[in-house]
Formats: sequence, C-alpha cells, structure tokens
Amino acid sequence: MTKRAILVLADGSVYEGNSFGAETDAFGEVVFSTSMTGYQEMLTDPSFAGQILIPTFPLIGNYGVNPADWESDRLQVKGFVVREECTDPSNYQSEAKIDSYLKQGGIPGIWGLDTRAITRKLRSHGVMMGMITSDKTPGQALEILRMSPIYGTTDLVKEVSTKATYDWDLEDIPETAPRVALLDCGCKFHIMRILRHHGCRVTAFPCTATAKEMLAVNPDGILLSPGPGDPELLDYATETVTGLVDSGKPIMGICLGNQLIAKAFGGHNFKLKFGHRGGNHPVKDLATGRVHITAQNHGYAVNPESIEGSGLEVTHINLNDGTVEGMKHKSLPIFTIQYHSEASPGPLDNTYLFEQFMTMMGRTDAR
Ligand SMILES: NC(=O)CC[C@H](N)C(=O)O
Repeated sequence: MTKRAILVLADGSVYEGNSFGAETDAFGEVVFSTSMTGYQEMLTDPSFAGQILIPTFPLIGNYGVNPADWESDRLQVKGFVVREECTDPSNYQSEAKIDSYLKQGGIPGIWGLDTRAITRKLRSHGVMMGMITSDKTPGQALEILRMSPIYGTTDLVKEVSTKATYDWDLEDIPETAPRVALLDCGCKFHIMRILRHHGCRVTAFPCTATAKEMLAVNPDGILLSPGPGDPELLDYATETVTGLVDSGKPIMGICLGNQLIAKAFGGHNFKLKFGHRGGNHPVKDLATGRVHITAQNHGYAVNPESIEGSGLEVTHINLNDGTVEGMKHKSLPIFTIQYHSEASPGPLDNTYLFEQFMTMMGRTDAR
C-alpha cells in the first residue's frame, strides 16, 4: 500500500502526496527545475545540496537510472517532489528504478501532488524552506522548519567538495598533456569528462586548497567549479581564487566559479527570487549578439554594479531577467559563465566554451 506523505512549505502551505524512496523526513530549500530530462544528473549535482528538488516535467523515472549519468559519487538533493513516479522504466541503459535509487541513497521522495501549483507559488513568493514527512503533522513539520537552519546560512561547499586532492582518469593521457588544476567546490563529473576528452590532465583540489598548493602542479590553466549555497560565505575560497588570479594563469569559472571571480575582484552576489534551474535559459553573448540556449542551476547572481571599475566586464546576460550570465577580464586571461557549459543535463550547445579555454591555455594541440 502506498504511504501518504506531505510537503510543508515555510509559509504554512501543505501539499499531500504519496511517499516513495527512503522513508525518512527531509527539510531543505524547495526549488524547481524546468529541465525536461536529466533527473539523475540533477539528483547527483552537488549544487543541489541542501535543496528539495521539484522537476516541473511531470513524468519522472521513465528511463530508469544508470551509472553513466552520475554527476558525483552520491545523491545530493535532500528530497525529491514529482508529479508522477514511473514504476516501470524502459531504456537499454537502465539498471534500476528511481524508487530503489532514492531508497539506496537515503533520500525521501513524494509523488502525486500538483507540482505546477507549487512551482507557481515559488515563482510568485520566491523559494522557501520546506519539509517532506510521512509521519508528522503539518504543525509539527512547521515547528521543525522554524528551528532548522535556513539555506544560505551554512557552508555546503565544504560538505560536497573532495576531501583529498585527486587526478581524474589519466588513462592514455600523456605526461605532456595540458594540466588543469580544478578547484572542486562541488564539481560535476561531466566537467572533468569534457576536459579529459580535450586531452587534459585534471587534478581536482579540495575547496580549502591554497593557491600555492594548486599552482605547485604547474597548471596550464585553472578551472573554478560550480558548487552549492551562497557564494558570499566563501571567504576562504575567494582568497584562493585571488591568489590564482595573481598567478596570471588562464582561468575558466563555471557558475559558483563565476561568482567567486566576482568576489576576488571585490564584487558581490545577490540572491535571485526563485533562481534559474532548467535546460532552456536564453543567454545573450553581448559581443556577438548571439543567443545561446543554456543549462542552468543557480540561485545567486553577480551584482553588475559591484564589479564596475574592477577590470571585469559583463559578457553575457540572461534574456529572461537581464542578470549577469558571464564575465571576462579586460586584460587578464579570465572568462566565466554563470550557466553550465558541460550541460548534464541540458543542451550541449555550449561545450565550445571548453575549446575557448584550450585556446586560452595555448593548448589546442592536445586533441
Ligand atoms: N551551480 C552552481 O554553481 C550554483 C552556484 C551558487 N551556489 C548559486 O546557487 O548561485
């Protein structure tokens, strides 16, 4: 028999559905993503740490789950809210059902509620904390929510970052290959897969690494990874990024990496009302006028006024709300994007940015 469960939002609204996945409670910031595919990549994307995820696409689990689509070594979301859970998946790669996948990862899900209504609420009210529970009353859930830390007040990057420095798969990559030192603030595997595909040797460093430690591998370039939470909390990573900037090495910053570059140049980030999460965000490249369809997952954005006169300039804007989606430095070899050039999930249209990084490193010879 299906067990009932509820999703309670911090404003007191209650949505009733059925429990699936792990039978446990979860609280987190409730966010929605408009990506139509890629639930497994989203569930394992470290930038969703601390959040309860609602895909607006109503059919979830239809192509099952498989090891090739992991974006990190574990489930990262706190909870999963879907309209309809598929119990009969079909795909040649599928090895398990979404229900057992969530159970194994200890993550509760809830299905059968009106995800469209919740999304409309979050869009008009802004994102808020919420709780999934199958054994508490709405009143008890609200009480727990009131006592729990609010998303954005704790450092999630330290929780998801690698604890030790490691090399990404080096099989058949020669010693002479371009070296990329990657600051792992919650990196998605696909960034490292693409860099490897371009012939790079990638060394991933913990978020607490110093610039000196990273520069000791004598990298050709630096990649600043995405990651969860409020970038304004990350003074230690900003200090590292400042040291990396001072080295003059080519730097590509993705998402949180973009926000950290802004901070390293004295800029600041602010919280968006309901964030950008999905696979079809239109981004305009101000230099070419071209509009790119991009994968996104972020809740904060660079304040463009805060980087005025810093040497950074805005290169890309989001056409939905005009916010900053990319920057470059006027004289140093630094470029950043707020969206996901690696996709996973989402359109692969923007992987050309990795080629731009190879060119910046002067290593288009690699592959
Ligand atoms: N994917 C990311 O890197 C997200 C960056 C940051 N945590 C934000 O939400 O804005």
